[in-house]
Amino acid sequence: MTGQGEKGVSTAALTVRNISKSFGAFKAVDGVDLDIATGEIHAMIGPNGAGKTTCFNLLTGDLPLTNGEIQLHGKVISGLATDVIARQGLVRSYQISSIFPDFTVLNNVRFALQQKRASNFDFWRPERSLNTLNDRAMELLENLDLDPWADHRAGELPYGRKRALEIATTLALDPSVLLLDEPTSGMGREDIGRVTDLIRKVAVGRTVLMVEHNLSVVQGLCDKVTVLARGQVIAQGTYDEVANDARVVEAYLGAVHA
Ligand SMILES: Nc1ncnc2c1ncn2[C@@H]1O[C@H](COP(=O)(O)OP(=O)(O)OP(=O)(O)O)[C@@H](O)[C@H]1O
Repeated sequence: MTGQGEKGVSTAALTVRNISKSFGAFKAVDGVDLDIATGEIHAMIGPNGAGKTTCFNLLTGDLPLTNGEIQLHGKVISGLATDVIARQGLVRSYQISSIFPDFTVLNNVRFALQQKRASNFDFWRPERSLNTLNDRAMELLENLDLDPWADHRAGELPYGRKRALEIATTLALDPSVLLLDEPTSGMGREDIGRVTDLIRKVAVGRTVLMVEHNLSVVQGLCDKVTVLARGQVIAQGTYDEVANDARVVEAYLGAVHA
């Protein structure tokens, strides 16, 4: 996926205009704009309750917008169902609970590939394509260094490897824009290093938007950062730009002292 428009004109991967989400009288997301260039690794950060998860839910169609518009590669996707948005290329890496613990690692990826195939209406294809499926599943596992685990039950994987499997099953859907939900949460230093390398690897040829609490991961990995506080964007730019922004410091310190 290149994010090129029909006439070869480069488009933004994701353009978000003035999106809002209210729960009753409470505005969890309040007029957020985002411009994410094709190929960028972009972090969304902010203190607890800032509206990051709600933003993700709006992008994927898991929650309906109260206001605003979302475009994927220049096409409006707001208002579409989650599976339609996923088929258009915006896919979220779900939490470990989406992995089938009793399936082998290989079968988890095969299952994800079959889902992609079913959504392309070519699930009736004969044996030849089943071999292609196996080849593609092994290729994905090798890419994520999971091939030694192929025949193990997914439930037996160590935590960091489970997160890698979760990314593998997401990549099976071949997203052009990959949303990652706190990919390093709950990990020790070694797994954080591995998953960071993995994200860098899978980001080649794709656009990545991630919610991440670990700021050194954000600093080392992300091209651009959007900082949310109380549902609003308070800063956007490179990590160094936003880290030195007085509103960002205040939002984080305010959250710590609240
Ligand atoms: N379904 C809901 N109904 C009512 N309020 C909600 C709902 N979902 C989220 N909220 C509120 O919206 C605000 C933003 O929540 P959200 O989960 O998006 O924040 P976050 O930035 O992802 O936080 P965290 O970093 O703690 O995960 C919070 O105050 C939360 O309590």
